[in-house]
Amino acid sequence: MSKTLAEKILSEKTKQDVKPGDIVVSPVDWALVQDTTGPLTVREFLGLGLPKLANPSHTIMFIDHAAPSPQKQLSCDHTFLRKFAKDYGAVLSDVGEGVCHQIMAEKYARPGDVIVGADSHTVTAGGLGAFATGMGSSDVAAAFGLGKTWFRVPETFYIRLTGKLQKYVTAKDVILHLIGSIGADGATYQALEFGGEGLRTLPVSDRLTIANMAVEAGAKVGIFPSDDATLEYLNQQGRKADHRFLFADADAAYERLIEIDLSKLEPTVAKPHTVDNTAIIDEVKGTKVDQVFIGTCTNGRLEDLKLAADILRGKRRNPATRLLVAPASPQIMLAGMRMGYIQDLVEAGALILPPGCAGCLGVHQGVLGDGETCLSTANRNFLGRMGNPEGLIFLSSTPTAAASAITGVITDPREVA
Ligand SMILES: CC(C)[C@H](C(=O)O)[C@@H](O)C(=O)O
Ligand code: SF4
Repeated sequence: MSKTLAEKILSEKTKQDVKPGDIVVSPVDWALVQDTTGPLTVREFLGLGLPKLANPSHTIMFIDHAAPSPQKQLSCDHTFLRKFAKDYGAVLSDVGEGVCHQIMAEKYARPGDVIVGADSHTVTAGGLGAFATGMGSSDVAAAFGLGKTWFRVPETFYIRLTGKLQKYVTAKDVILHLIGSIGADGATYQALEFGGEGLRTLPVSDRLTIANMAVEAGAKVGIFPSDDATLEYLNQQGRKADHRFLFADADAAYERLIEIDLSKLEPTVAKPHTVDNTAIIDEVKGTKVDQVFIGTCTNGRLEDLKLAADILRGKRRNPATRLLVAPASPQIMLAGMRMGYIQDLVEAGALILPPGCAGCLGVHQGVLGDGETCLSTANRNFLGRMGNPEGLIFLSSTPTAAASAITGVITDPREVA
């Protein structure tokens, strides 16, 4: 039977001819936790009474959400995770070593892998052609011990991409446009699969951004084919041997299909307090911004540092607007330094934060004051997301964020660049 990418991966892993709706048990190639969900996962695993991890070298503990720790309880959570990793031989990615989903892309995820993580944005690895999904701590604990988990095979919602993005319109605008079109529940439990001739214009960094936010439309996974762009990325990461080409069958059956002409998209923004509350830039430009935050597993990559540096080079941020920049990994930070992007940003008045989640989920490093507005390149803007329910969060692309840091109001990047 012709298969979509999700069906192809699960059929291969389970050695069955799966179809949507089937309940299958699949081996897990990678299982990960981060520091806010890891302690519960570890306690659940220990409660299973299993003597060891099923696959220690493929079990990864990330300390990235509160990194470095801002307070005692979180520090004790970190010591608890470090001890478990040491005792059970799991891989530890510690403070300053980067955001979990970025490190999964740089070091571990391969096309065709099945990846589960106690973090909803585990879906990001779908940008490399993996079936990657977030799960609760208990399910991940079971995967820790058994090396497998169950899935209901999802129906596939196919997004055919055509055309080419205009300058300063980015992958973030694509996914915000899609979520705004179908709603935060528009792809609930489905596999969002991306294809079409427009795919050729999207490097892996763009695909990671789009896959990262598939969960913001309720999707179980967000999957891209594995093609020459994937090979190029894995080659850059020194992982050419991890590559394999992976495409859906041409006549695969989809539950739903929509087409997006990339050339027609405008810079898009999500307004408070939901990700699907989107608007094109003309509807919100001029909104005062107290803080701009560039970073996260959504838009904290080298391409983001370049986009921001190209717009801010030789300019200064508005004195009334704080500019926070958090590279998503040390590799990105070092490359940004070598390319001069970090210097450009610091000279423009940016505060560079350590590789990690930074202020994304309101634990530290940029909590908003009452009545303040933040323009963020992250993936969520829920009420209180950045630590203060009296703060407002708009989501945008990196070019929109960088342009807005200069003017102090939400700004169309095409007007300042
Ligand atoms: C804290 C964690 C449970 C959460 C997630 O799973 O997505 C966080 O990473 C987020 O981005 O909201
Ligand atoms: S950067 Fe933000 S969205 Fe990504 S894993 Fe960290 S908290 Fe979650």
